Order: sequence, then structure tokens, then C-alpha cells
Amino acid sequence: MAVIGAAPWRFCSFSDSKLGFSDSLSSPSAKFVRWNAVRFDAVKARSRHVTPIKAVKAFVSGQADGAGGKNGMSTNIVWHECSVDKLERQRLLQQKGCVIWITGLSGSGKSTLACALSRALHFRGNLTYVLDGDNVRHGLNRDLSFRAEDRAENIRRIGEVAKLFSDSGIICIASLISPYRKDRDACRAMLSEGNFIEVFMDIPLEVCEERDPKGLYKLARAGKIRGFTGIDDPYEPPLNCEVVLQQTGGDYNSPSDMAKTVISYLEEKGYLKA
Ligand SMILES: Nc1ncnc2c1ncn2[C@@H]1O[C@H](COP(=O)(O)OS(=O)(=O)O)[C@@H](OP(=O)(O)O)[C@H]1O
Ligand SMILES: Nc1ncnc2c1ncn2[C@@H]1O[C@H](COP(=O)(O)OP(=O)(O)O)[C@@H](O)[C@H]1O
Repeated sequence: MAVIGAAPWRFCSFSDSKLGFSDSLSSPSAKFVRWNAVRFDAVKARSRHVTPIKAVKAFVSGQADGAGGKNGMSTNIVWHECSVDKLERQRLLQQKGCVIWITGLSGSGKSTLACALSRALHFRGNLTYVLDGDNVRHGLNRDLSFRAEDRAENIRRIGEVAKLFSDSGIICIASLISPYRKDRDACRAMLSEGNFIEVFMDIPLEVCEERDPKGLYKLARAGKIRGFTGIDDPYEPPLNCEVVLQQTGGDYNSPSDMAKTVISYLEEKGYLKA
């Protein structure tokens, strides 16, 4: 215990567990060490103009100061808090940063909706940024294939980038097939409650295949593309998402009407004001 007074945060080893503590720190004395570390972070935070409650949150999420900080394969990393925070950025932009995650089959209209939404929000004076699966695979994710593990990594990386955009106060629109529920749910879990808005393009496979703007379904049916979503690879529809968009015929389902539906949701939930 004597060492606690010296510099307790140095003795906290982080693990990948939800709370960020290793099993060896679960005894009563270890809990004391942990709590003191939180207090020390709060004291140190005050001197850096970071609110103590943020320091506690940072500690609990494994982002606190301290040698031994570990995140995946990155060791000895130290979270640096900046005095300009999300709330201030949101006030500047007069909106709330969030992630609108558009999921659905190839050809379901994800990219079209993403752009229509971005255009309509831009017109209203809201700052947005679109992360399109196809586009991100041209750069950041060019090393990833369409195997399940690579799709998961594609979605994880885009989720992390979207989280940064959201933290910047921007309304980030991510449009990806993201066929696996657990991968989408993992992105949802990265963000705070309510900041992940999942939009499901509930368009039947036959309609998507009929559209086939890139001729990919034809190639997949001919066996020239293997593991194509909806043909010989799975798509798991959301069970409980925020918005479902369907094609029931008529003008009502135009991309701009779909964008209006999403904007109504954002308005109702207060995202379009600071
Ligand atoms: N095997 C296979 N399955 C599905 N889609 C394929 C495949 N191979 C290439 N493409 C093209 O890649 C686009 C989907 O990329 P995503 O990053 O959105 O996919 S995923 O979320 O990782 O599943 C997708 O774009 P969209 O049509 O806009 O959905 C296709 O153009
Ligand atoms: N709401 C809609 N109604 C009718 N056609 C649409 C709609 N949205 C998109 N499309 C058309 O469907 C095709 C696929 O759209 P796209 O946005 O590229 O889908 P995805 O990004 O899901 O692959 C395109 O030819 C597009 O013009």
C-alpha cells in the first residue's frame, strides 16, 4: 500500500476487459489501488483543465494515464485529453455529432441515400461526411478482401473512423453492406448511447438484382465472383434498428424522400441543434 502514495497510477495494468482492469486487480486491496488511481487521475486532470469526471470515465474505459496502458497490441500508450471537447465543437457547428450507419444489400440504394442525405443536410447548414464502403476500400481498406474476417475488419476500421468524425461534431454517414449483425453491433458499442443510428435499406434481393448497376450480381450468378452477399454469402438484417426504409412503389420512396425520413428522425432526436 505504501507505494500507492508514490504514484499509484503506475501500478495499474490495463487489460482488454470491459472495465480495463486485469484479473489480478480484482481483490479488495487491488480495488483500493484502482480507486486511488482514479482519484490521482482526477487530480492530475484538474491541473490540465480536464474535468475530474472525465478522468474517471477515461480511466474506466482504459484511456487513463499510466505506464502499462494497453490497447490491443499497443502497449505503454497514454491517452492525451485536449481542452477543446466535443461539446464545444458541437456548439460551434450547432449540431450533434453522430453516426448514421446505412446497411443493406449491394444495389439497395445505400450510396444514393448517403449522398442524398449529405446534400439535404448540407443545404440546411449541417456538416456531414460520407464514408462509403466502396470508396474506403480504395484507400484505407485496400488490403481487405470480402472474407468474413476481412469484412469484420473493414467494418471495425470504418466504425473507428466514424467515431472520430462523430467526436469532431460532424454527422458521419457510413454506407456499407456490413452483412453481419455482430460487426454492426460492435460499432454501435463503440459510441455512446443514441449516437449510432442504424438505417436498414430493406430492399428485396430480387429488386437489387434487377437493378444491378455494376453488373456484379450477373457475375456472381455466373460464378465469376465468389462469396457475393445475398448470392453465396449471408446478409443478416438488423433486428432492432432506428430506421427501416422500404420500397413500396411510387414517388414516396425516392432517395430524397428516404433522406427526409432520416432527417425527420434526426430532428425529432435533437441532432440538428447543439
Ligand atoms: N463479394 C462481394 N460481396 C459484396 N460486395 C462486393 C463483393 N465484391 C465486390 N463487392 C463490391 O464491394 C462493395 C461492398 O463493400 P463494403 O465495404 O460495403 O462491404 S462489406 O461491408 O465489407 O461487406 C459493393 O458495393 P455496393 O454495391 O455499393 O454495396 C460491391 O460493389
Ligand atoms: N430509392 C430508390 N429508388 C429507385 N432506385 C434507386 C433508389 N436508390 C438507388 N436507386 C438505384 O439503385 C441502384 C443502386 O443504388 P446504390 O446507391 O449504388 O446502391 P448500393 O450503394 O446499396 O449498392 C442505382 O442504379 C440507383 O440509381
